[in-house]
Amino acid sequence: MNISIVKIGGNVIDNPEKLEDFLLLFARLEGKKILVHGGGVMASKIGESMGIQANMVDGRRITDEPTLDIVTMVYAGLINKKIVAKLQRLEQNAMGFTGADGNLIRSAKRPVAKIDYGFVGDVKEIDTELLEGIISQGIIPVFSPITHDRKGNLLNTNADTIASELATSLAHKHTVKLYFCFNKAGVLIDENNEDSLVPKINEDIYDELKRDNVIHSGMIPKLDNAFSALQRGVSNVWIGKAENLILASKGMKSGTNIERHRYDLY
Ligand SMILES: Nc1ncnc2c1ncn2[C@@H]1O[C@H](COP(=O)(O)OP(=O)(O)O)[C@@H](O)[C@H]1O
Ligand SMILES: CC(=O)N[C@@H](CCC(=O)OP(=O)(O)O)C(=O)O
Repeated sequence: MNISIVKIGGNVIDNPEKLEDFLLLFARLEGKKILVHGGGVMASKIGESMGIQANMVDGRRITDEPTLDIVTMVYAGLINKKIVAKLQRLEQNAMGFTGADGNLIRSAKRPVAKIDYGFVGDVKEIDTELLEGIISQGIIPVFSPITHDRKGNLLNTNADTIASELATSLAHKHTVKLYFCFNKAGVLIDENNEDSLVPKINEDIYDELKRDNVIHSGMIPKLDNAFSALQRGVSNVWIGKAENLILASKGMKSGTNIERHRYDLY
């Protein structure tokens, strides 16, 4: 099968009009597809309204127990079900999942090294067969960034990581393309200037831009996951503006394309 995995970020989800526009494009995407959504902006806002401050380190949320409850409610409940309902209206037979549903994504609590992230999960195992079965039936899985450890605990897992891990697990048998959609044109040299797009990036350029702090916060897990997916068999990885999803799927120029080899750009 040819499978597209599309990740949509929290800034788009937080804007009702942009979300509607994006879902229209996602509905137009041909072939088998999976949607993975974030929602970090909304979780931070709702948390703050309840007196719980967000605490992010390198684009990942430190998740204590009250924060885990909030992100579960916001990601697996509110956002996931709203997206599924909107896709159903577009005649897309979507079905919402956390990693606990059908034991689709098992994770393990991230070990404490320099930082204790709390209830944050690193993906350990994906039930690829079940996922293939769901997709083969014409259903569009919609994943929220909540996984479980099979010991009864839910864990918060970065949505970019979920997209990359799902893509990698399916890439053993299928041709998989991975699209990270967010609210900017792609990787930028100046994040406030949409004209400063980096059209192609390899790991050498990434290391350099990260060292110079041109790439920081949420762009770090996005790129780490992008390179990891390419190295593990995913055929194409793209980072760009949600509204350019169809252009990107047709191979037309837009956004940032991730290059497999360090020497690809030389
Ligand atoms: N070089 C860069 N180019 C574009 N965005 C960057 C860059 N470095 C850091 N960022 C930040 O990364 C953010 C994207 O990460 P994140 O907030 O996790 O995205 P998402 O919308 O997918 O959740 C951007 O909104 C921007 O603030
Ligand atoms: C562990 C961790 O960081 N989880 C993320 C999951 C949501 C997410 O990834 O949302 P965006 O795609 O909108 O950033 C978080 O709680 O922010």
